[in-house]
Amino acid sequence: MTTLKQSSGEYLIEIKDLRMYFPVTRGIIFQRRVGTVKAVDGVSFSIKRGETLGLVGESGCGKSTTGRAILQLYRPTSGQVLFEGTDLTKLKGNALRQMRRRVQMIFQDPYASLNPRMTVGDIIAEPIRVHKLREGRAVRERVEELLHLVGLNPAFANRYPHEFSGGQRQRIGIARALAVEPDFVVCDEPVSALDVSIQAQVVNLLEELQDKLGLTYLFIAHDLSVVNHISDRVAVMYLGKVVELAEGPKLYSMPLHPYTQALLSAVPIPDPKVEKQRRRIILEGDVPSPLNPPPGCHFHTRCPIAIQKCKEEEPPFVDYGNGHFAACWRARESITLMPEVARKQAEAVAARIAADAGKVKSISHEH
Ligand SMILES: Nc1ncnc2c1ncn2[C@@H]1O[C@H](COP(=O)(O)OP(=O)(O)OP(=O)(O)O)[C@@H](O)[C@H]1O
Repeated sequence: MTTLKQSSGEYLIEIKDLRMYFPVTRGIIFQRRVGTVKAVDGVSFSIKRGETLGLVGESGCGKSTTGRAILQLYRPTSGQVLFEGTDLTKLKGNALRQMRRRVQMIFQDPYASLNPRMTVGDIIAEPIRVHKLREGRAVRERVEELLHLVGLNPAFANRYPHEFSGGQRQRIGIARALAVEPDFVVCDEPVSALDVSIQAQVVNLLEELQDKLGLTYLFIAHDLSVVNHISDRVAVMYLGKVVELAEGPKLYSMPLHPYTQALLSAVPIPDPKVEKQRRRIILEGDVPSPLNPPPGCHFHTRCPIAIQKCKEEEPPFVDYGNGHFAACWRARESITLMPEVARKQAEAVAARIAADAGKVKSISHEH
């Protein structure tokens, strides 16, 4: 295994030029390959131990596929996924199984991911037994401990998933993911399917668990408002590529990529006065198909400030200072070209985040 070690050790996870292509075939008996969906097309980022990286972008831009390819639920087409310096893409058999215990996923739809015919206790106990982490009575004790950890009554172990609310089911999904004592968790839109009133509780729970257990998260969401609480840094994805990455407050106060500016202009502000004045940057057209992405910068077909170069050459992903990366030919002037309404919105969101940062969060239990 030591031969696979290739990292400096500063990061728990390092993703290098990750690509996940899906073949598109036609025909029933003789399947012809008619194209390739480039769901993830050259993504690179690193996550420090104990850090949360938010990953945002519109539906279909490749966020879930990135998460799955990191966990080796999909075997990437190319690129490296270094976990403590070991390239997961090179692991097979028992070595891969052992590594999989340390990297887990929490899914968007907790109901679809919980077996309706198993009791909650058995659902949580299953991975403990599979990985032989406890035996006999100790399994039951561990299940009760996990239920308590996620704010559920341990007596619920004998009930079935349908007997719980959406928020409680997501807590069960979290308990199952944590049952194997992972270091890294991909949270794939964990609150998108929940009522707004419950979303904050689940996000707070994830934050508290991170502090208690020293977890590292990749937190996937489709808008910036969900990730702003939980993320240390945020990566913005568009059509299979990361187009901007920075510390949360920096990304919100000084978005360099016009796509981030547009996403930011859509973040709701819980202040009726500001909200009334809010104007969104409306992006023309839909996200182009990853089957046939535009040449040059993938975003140029919808970009309000695109120039000829953007149509011809792909912009490199460059550090514009202190780890604020962007892939945009006009990144240096984009902030001055940013529409006035979007600038005001960015300022309002940044102020809101600064105010939120001072608040003490508390976990509420759902007994
Ligand atoms: N197994 C697959 N086979 C073929 N294409 C796929 C497969 N999985 C995903 N895709 C395609 O890859 C692209 C990225 O999908 P992905 O689910 O990763 O996006 P996403 O950003 O997570 O979107 P959402 O928020 O809707 O889940 C989409 O065009 C999708 O249709």
